[in-house]
This record gives sequence, C-alpha cells and structure tokens, in this order.
Amino acid sequence: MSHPSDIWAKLEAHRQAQGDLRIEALLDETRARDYTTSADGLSFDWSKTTIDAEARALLLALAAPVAARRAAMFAGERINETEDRAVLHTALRDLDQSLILDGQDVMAEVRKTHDRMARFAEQLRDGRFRGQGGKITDVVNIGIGGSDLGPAMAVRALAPYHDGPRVHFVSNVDGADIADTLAVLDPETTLVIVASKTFTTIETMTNAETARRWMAHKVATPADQFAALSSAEGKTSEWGIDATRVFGFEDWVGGRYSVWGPIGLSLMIAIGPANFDAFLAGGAAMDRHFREAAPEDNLPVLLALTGIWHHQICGYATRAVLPYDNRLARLPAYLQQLEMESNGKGVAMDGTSLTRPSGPVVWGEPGTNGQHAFYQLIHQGTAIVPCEFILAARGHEADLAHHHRLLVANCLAQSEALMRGRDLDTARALMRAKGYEGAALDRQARHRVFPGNRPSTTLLIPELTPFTLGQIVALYEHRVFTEGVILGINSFDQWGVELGKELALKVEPLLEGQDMPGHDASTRHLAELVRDLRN
Ligand SMILES: O=P(O)(O)OC[C@H]1O[C@H](O)[C@H](O)[C@@H](O)[C@@H]1O
Repeated sequence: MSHPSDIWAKLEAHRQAQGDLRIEALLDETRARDYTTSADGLSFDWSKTTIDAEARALLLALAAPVAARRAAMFAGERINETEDRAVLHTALRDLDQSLILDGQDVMAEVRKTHDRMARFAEQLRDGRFRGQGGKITDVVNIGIGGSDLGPAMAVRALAPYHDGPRVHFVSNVDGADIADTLAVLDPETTLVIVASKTFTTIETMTNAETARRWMAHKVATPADQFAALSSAEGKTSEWGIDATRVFGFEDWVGGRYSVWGPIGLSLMIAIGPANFDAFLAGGAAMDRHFREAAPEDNLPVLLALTGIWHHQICGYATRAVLPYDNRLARLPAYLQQLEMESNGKGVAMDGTSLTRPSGPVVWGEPGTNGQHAFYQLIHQGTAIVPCEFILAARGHEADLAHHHRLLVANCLAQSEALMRGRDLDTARALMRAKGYEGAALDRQARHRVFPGNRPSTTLLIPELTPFTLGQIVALYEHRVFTEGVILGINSFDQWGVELGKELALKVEPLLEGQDMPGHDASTRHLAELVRDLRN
C-alpha cells in the first residue's frame, strides 16, 4: 500500500493533468449508473463531478485507514484523544447491543433512560402528566448548539408526524428569542426542558432562569413543570429539577451527536416514542451499512471522498447543501455545527499543524427558494461551489402532487444546468433572436453565458420519514468521521469555541463602565460607543 503522502501527491498531479476536463465528457449511461451508489433505499449520485476512474481509485486508497479507526470507535476506544473520551453516540440508536466499557456493560443504563424518556413522553402526550392548568399544550426546549440544532432540525423535518404538544426552541442569549417564544404561551400548560450536556452554558442557564421567573408569575411550583437533559446530573438537582424528570447521558456522547438520546426528548414528545424509535432505527441501519459495506459501496466514505476531492484537491472553498425539501430548512445549520465544529481544526491529532486544508465552509438553504437568491453566484460567479442536492422522490402532500413534481423538476434541472452551462454561441443566437446585433449583441450575449462544468451530487431518498431522516443524519455523522480520519483530525473536540466564551465574561464589566485591564483599544472603544448609545 502506498504511503498516504504519495497518494495525496498523485491525486494533486492527476487533478493538474485533468486540466479543464468537462464533466460532460466523462458522463455516459455507464457512468450515470456506476457513480450512483445505493444502500437501504438511499441513492447517492456523484456522477456530475470530475472524479474519473483514476481519481476514484486514488481517493479510495486514501480511505484505507478508516476501517481500523471505525472499529476502534464502535469498540469504545478513547478516540477523542484530547478529551480522553470514547465516542459512542451510535450506542444510543442500537439499544439491543451489548457494549462493555471499562469492564461495565453500559447498555443497561442507556436502555433504562430511553424507556424513562418514552414513559414521560407518553404521560405528557396523553395528559397523565399535567401542568397547573391541565394538559400540557406546549413544550419549550432551552438549549444551544448540539442541545438545540438536532432536535430543532428534526422536529421541523418531521412535521407530518406531529401528534403531541407543540414544541418550541429557544437558544439565543438575545432576550428577543425567549421573549418572542414565551409571549404566546401559557405558563400553566407549558413544560420547559433545559437541555445542556454540561449544565453550565451561559446562554442556556440565563434563558432557563428567565423561563423559571416567567413560570413563577402564574405557577405555584414552577420546578414541577421543568425537565432537564444533561450529563451533569448533580447540577440539575442543585438547580431544583426533580430527578424523576432528569434524563442523563454519558460523556461519550458529544453535544453535536446527541440528538439520539435524551437531547432528543422534545422530538420524542412531538412525534411519539414509536416514531422516535424509527428515527433511531434509520441511524442504526446507516451504522450497519457504514461498518459492513466495502469502501467503494460505502455511502459515508463516498460522501467524504467527494468532499475531499472538491475541497482539498480542487481547492473549492465552500460546499452548498441544498435540500429540495422545505422541512429540511434547518439541516444546513445542523450540518454547519456537525461538520465545521468537528473538522474545522488547524492541528492534527498529534498536535502538529495540518499540512492540508481542514474541512470546508458548509452553507445552504432549501430549494427552490435559493434559486431566486444566491444561485446566481453558483451559476455565474467566479467561485466554484460544489452543490449537494437532497431530494425526496415522494412528498407528503398527496393532494399537492403537482407541487412536488415541480420541486423535483427544479432540483434535477439545477444540477443539469450547473454541469452543462450555456456557451457564447448559444447565448449569441438567443440575443440575435431578440433583435440585438453588432457590439450590443456581443455584450448582451456575454452576460447570458453560463460556464457550466460546476460539480454537484444528489442524495435521493424515497420520502422524508423518521427512518430516512435517521439515515441522513447518521450518514453525515460518518462522513465527518471519515473525513476526519483521512485528514488526521480529532473530529470530536471543539476547543475553538472556548476563547470567545472566556473573553465574553471579561467584556461584560466593560459595558457597565468598569475599567477592565487587558482589552485592546478597538474593543474598549466599541464598548464605550455602546454605553454612549444606551444612555
Ligand atoms: O449542551 P451544552 O453543554 O450546553 O453545550 C452546548 C454547545 O456549546 C458548546 O460551546 C459547544 O460549542 C457545542 O458543541 C455544544 O453543543
């Protein structure tokens, strides 16, 4: 087997040798089939890229170290080396397995917590658990980052399955967030969930205090209408939440990987335990596929390799995630945390500087909305943005099938347009037909040229259900893991979020006019301007 640095060098040389290879020159019926990889009903089409047979073989060689690291992860080895932790969020979605960690079978506790969550969710949904004013009508999940984005994304995605109380999310420390949310709620029929792995996050604890004061105006014992999701169970009881409504998890579940366990309680309340279990089953199916499929048939591996080709080899700085499914509107934000907090690092696992770029900027919005906004840049701008389309073959609105047909047509048309573009001759012919000639014809035509050859992939699912959503989320988790292994990154820590938090504590007194030492001139000046404007 070649040394990884030889493979990287060969990939870079191969990309150079490709020159301005057109994707269309590669594409035929065979490629369309061979570069569409399917598993458990999901299909990933990566044929509209410049990955040719040689690039494919080299990329697959790059993935050689993944198998051993994957086995280590599933076996509970402490692969999160900078925090000395195992990485076992996968245990939360495969409840029947036995898993021995430090000599202990940890699954008994995981199953117990899952069953307690299910009982609590059912009691809430059928009205056995009541607020001071009767049956709970609204649930507010207060959390941020991994304690917000997962359930917020999934609750929105699975709206057709909602048959429980309404669920709301408050994350921002900006008082506007909680004020707007609580303004329309009745404290007597609201349950507040405080979701925080550490139970110290300042945004969450500030919002939780505000919610408790709001509740106390009308409810005699507000703590009775609070629940907590955390791995710091001591802190939850100090805060006054009864242990019967505290759902704990272990430190081997990372924040951005935590929607599968207690952090998913709001989702379970919205869609019910059976649908929540289908979501877990989708994740577990993807785990099995990731562990068992050969690299060339392995969806997470292929998504990772496509990403590496575009970012590290071709040098495209960003990647757009474009779900043609309005209910996946929060998926790009969810993936921003999952991908950028996991692989946005500057050093390798061993502490040496990375010699290659870390993960790309990930961004996106649902289609077709984006088409009428930023797609201009994607089609004609100078930056090439690989696009990742996500599409369901069936919509939920049976009586609106024509909407869905238009949605699908737009998605397929976009990837075709990005690849094919429109050349100058065609643009000139169009403008000539409109009556232009001479210099004006030339000028007008040039604005209507599309360079084309812009890469995209399409992930096709049958329908957005709890099961397929579980597959998609686990697919992206393992993609991030695979990229991390290939780049030598620890995908499970997030030291880069700490400095700003520390400084925020030191900036706050400045805003109250205290002369805090150590701040730079710009920061002191901004604080002074804020103070002046406030007065
Ligand atoms: O769940 P918590 O402990 O409140 O943490 C919430 C979030 O904040 C941190 O700063 C991290 O950046 C995230 O990874 C985490 O999900």
